[in-house]
Amino acid sequence: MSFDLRFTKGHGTGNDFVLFADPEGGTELTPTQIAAVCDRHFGVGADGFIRAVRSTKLAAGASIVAEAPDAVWFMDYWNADGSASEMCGNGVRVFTRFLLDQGLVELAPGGSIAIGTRAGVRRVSRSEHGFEVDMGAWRLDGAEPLVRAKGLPVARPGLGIDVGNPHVVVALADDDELAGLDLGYLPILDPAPSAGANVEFVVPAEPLVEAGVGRIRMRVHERGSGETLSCGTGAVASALAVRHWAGAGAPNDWRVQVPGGIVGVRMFDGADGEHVALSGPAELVFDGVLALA
Ligand SMILES: N[C@@H](CCC[C@H](N)C(=O)O)C(=O)O
Repeated sequence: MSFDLRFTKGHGTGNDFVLFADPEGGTELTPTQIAAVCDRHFGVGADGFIRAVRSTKLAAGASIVAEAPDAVWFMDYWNADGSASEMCGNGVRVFTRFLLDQGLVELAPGGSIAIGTRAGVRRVSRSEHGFEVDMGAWRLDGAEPLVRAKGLPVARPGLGIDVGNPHVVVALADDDELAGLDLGYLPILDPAPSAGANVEFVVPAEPLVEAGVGRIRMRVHERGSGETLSCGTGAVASALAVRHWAGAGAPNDWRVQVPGGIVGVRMFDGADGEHVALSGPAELVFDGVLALA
């Protein structure tokens, strides 16, 4: 059956998405259709695909509504290759901008809205240059795989971090090493995590900490999407990893420079342990209609 997909294109620091509203949940695209929409040559082109659906209309939304009855909208997130992911940090900001633009939610000054995701409820508020998302609790997942990447002469140790979705963070020596990576090729992890991982490569700025704020540069190879200009959950995982390596006295405020811009990461005490928040811009670029077969 063919149909017209009314979509909006948006991005957060160059991490781009096709978004569409399916309030009643009647229009679930197949992974093949999602990959076709995200194709940069034959489709709209995007790193990810996001469907806005009422939480009550999805099986995955039942636990969301039980946890937060105000989480009316669910971010149904898919990677460019048509695989589903639990969470997208840049995506959830752009999703919030999209819901506001569509008149589906209101966000009062100083208030927040709750969004359902496969990783649980995320609260989004306005920040100085866009939105801030409470990404919830995080954990070292215990993995320390060796990472091989094209452009790196030898394998490097990675640190596994779960921020709702899986990440492996690798420290590099300097900007030359970071620039020399060819992330068009999939980094090889040994041992390989069963569900795959997003892989971030990080370099400390000089000095690492300025005016109490930690500063790092990052590039990423995203699971299911390849190299992207930014990854919000990846920036969060990278700041957490560098703070972990830096040890006692390292700051809880970080700026992460990615190829598409800068995002902020802030660690703070939550009711259920330490939380981490991500802030950054969220832009909507154009609307369109795509005939889907
Ligand atoms: N770009 C996103 C992460 C998207 C999902 C990721 N590729 C995965 O498979 O977990 C972000 O901004 O966090």
